[in-house]
Amino acid sequence: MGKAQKKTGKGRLDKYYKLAKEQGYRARSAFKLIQLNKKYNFLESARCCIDLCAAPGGWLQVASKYMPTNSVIVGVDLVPIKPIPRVVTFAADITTPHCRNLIRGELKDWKADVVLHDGAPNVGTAWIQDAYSQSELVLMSLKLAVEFLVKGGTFVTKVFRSVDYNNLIWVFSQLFGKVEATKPPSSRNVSAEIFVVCRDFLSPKHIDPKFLDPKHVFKELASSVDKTTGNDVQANVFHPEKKRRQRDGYADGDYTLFKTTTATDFIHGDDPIAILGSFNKILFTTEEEKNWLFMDITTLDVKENCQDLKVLGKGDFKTLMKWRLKLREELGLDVKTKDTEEVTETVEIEEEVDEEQQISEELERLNAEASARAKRERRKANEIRTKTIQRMQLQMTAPLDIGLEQSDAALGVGQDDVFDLVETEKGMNTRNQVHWLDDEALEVTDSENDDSEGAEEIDEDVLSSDEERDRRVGGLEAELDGLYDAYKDRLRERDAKFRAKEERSKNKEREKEWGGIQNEKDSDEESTDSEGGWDVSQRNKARDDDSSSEDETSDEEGEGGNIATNRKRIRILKDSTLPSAKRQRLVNTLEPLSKPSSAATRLWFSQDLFSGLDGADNFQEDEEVEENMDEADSPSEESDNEMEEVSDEEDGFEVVPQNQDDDVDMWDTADQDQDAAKQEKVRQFGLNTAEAVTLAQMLVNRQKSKTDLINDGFNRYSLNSKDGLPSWFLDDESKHYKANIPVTKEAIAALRAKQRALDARPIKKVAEAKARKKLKAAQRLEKAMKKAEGVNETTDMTEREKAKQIEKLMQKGLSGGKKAKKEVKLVVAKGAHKGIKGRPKGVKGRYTMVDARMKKELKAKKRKEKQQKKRKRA
Ligand SMILES: C[S@@+](CC[C@H](N)C(=O)[O-])C[C@H]1O[C@@H](n2cnc3c(N)ncnc32)[C@H](O)[C@@H]1O
Repeated sequence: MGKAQKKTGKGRLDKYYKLAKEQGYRARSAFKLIQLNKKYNFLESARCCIDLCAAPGGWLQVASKYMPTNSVIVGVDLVPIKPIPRVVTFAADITTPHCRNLIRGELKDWKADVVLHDGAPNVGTAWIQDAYSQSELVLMSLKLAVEFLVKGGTFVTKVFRSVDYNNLIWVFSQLFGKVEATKPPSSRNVSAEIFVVCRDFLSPKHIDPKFLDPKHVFKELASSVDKTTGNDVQANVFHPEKKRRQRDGYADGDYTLFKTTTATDFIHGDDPIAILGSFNKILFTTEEEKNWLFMDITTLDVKENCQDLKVLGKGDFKTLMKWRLKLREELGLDVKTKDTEEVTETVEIEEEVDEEQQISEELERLNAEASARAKRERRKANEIRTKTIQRMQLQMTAPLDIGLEQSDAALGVGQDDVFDLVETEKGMNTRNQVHWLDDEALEVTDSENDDSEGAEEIDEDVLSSDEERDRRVGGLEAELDGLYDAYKDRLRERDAKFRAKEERSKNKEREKEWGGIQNEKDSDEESTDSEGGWDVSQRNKARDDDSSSEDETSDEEGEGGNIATNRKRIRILKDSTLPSAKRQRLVNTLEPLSKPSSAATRLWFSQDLFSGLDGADNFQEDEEVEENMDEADSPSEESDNEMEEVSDEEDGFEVVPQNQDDDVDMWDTADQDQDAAKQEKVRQFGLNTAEAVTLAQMLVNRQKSKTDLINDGFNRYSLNSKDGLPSWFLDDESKHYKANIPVTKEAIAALRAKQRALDARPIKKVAEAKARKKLKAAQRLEKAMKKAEGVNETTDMTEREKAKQIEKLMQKGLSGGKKAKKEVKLVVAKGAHKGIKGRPKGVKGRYTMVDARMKKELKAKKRKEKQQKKRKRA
């Protein structure tokens, strides 16, 4: 129990150490007895107590505190104990008859109610008495206990979990009615000590001397422990599954859980694996070991691994073993691995290497197998998913079927034929019944239909590799789109912000889309095209009615509902009886109509109310066509020719060359509406982006002109075609693919100032409450003034009385009848104030005693209440 060790040891100055110091106990171990007594209550009723191995006297202090006054307390230890009131102490070895005689002399014919023993052999110091091990010391203390204990008395002893533990417990249970082992909270977890409380001493007339003879008590187990084999298995870190629980307890004299070893032992030792398994840390203490730390082979990993062996995995142990091997080679302890075959002396090392190699080879093999299996499964799953999606596109599978194993035994027969994509595509194409979801795939089919050569080509059994690739790419894109939609659905479910954002963008779309009934007719048509099911059947019905246009319409349908929108416009023009030259000029004017309509718009125009408006629509369309024709008459001959050129080639309509003069046509009324709405917003809330403020400031300071702004509007981001691009791509682009407008410091400062002003404004509720308070105060004041006037007018009061009365009334009116709160002084219950009863010194007036704990608890309570409220609100 060296003093230096106690103060410098890691973690020794814990809360019990501090508490012991604070409460005046000589040792932190005092709390162990306090906690044991709290559990078993043996001190309060005891009149006589013997404490064996009592220095420095912590337990004696506790005994003196908890035992009744006038009780006898005797303490013995090898070292003298400083005097403690009401306690008699001796310096003696408890294993000697001298000690026994001293106690006998002190107690006379009294018997002890409690015998305590907290002894531990003074390991590591130069005590002659080290000969006895802990277990033997316990047995010696038991010997004294049985001699001095009264019947029914209590014996409390410290024991260490060791091979002798069970034997000791057995002996205790022979002599006591109740034997319980417990570890009080103040006993450190890293310590293997445990306390055994033996109650209800049986006080047998004759005690077999063998019970108290170490040779007999500890005899049996000594031979039964085969330490080498047991440790080998336990410590083999490379076969952790073979680990056994260590039921034999701790080795004698080794009562700590945290064990360290030196790097030299690890490098030079014969059994490095056992070292890795049984120690916590490898230390580099000597000069030589420190030099190893600077070697190249001692990587950061190796150093880290040496710090805590208990947290390492197989790989880390392997790293350490490899490092050991290399270091041994460097030190000349081993011959390089390649030479091992020739050197007979290094058989042992060779085996080690073999074992490591085997482990690494095995690991590699397993890894390779696992990754190959995972790859196979991934590929298989991808194929199945692609197939299913394609089947869905062919309307052969319901969405619910996705994920169902198509190689189901029940479907096995003939399944390949039924779901053969190539065959199906061929068949479908010839019948013009395919409703592709994918635009690209559609174009492939289109060209095949239009081209007679293509028709011959598809008679071939196998599609060419290009087509196959296209089809695959199409399938994958559809799959990607599907996954993206699913991801958006999930996001929608989870994230309220996302829903709000989406709703906003939908509203914007609706605003944009709304371009009058004529537009809607087109979009209506478009939606019909893009949908199957009910919409298609409705169209078919309409088609049946109008037999004259049947062929043309079916042609259109055959070419797919999802054909690019501008191409549909062309078809609409084709249907009309306009001369081709003039027809082409409509392309510009019809451009805005290519916007897809929203589900809400479609739903609105699917109402019965609009069902009879076909004619009106046509009429309106015709009217617009005529208007456009008139407009189109005016442009120059050159542009006419250009248009004609374009009209010859259907696909050419996708890109419409535009003259600068055409800019006027680009203005859309919907855009104008939007601009007006934006301007209204700006008027209401001001500019709220740094870019907008920067531009505004530049315009005001004449650093930019209107023309500059217009010119800036034409950039790589402005005129982008979005046709045929998947929605996930467009969504992503809308976030990042935009012009980077510079912002100035001034603009940001202005916005911040605006935000600060907004923040400084009280919220509505607070403002209302403040106003209410003000109003009530004014009302009170008015009332008080009226009363004061009344007082002033009374005649049966002197002027002095009146003044006093009025002053009272006015004060009441101002304060609202509330008495001013008296100030309460808070006195912290610590230091001199701790445990004080009555008024603390130097405190006048009202006061409250508070202690840091109460403050903490109150704070915690408030915090909890707040959290609960929040949760409820959520
Ligand atoms: C952990 S300390 C006891 C602390 C004590 N319970 C307290 O609260 O202050 C263990 C003590 O056992 C004592 N000891 C060890 N072997 C002894 C022996 N053979 N006879 C008497 N005391 C012994 C040591 O001198 C040491 O002071």
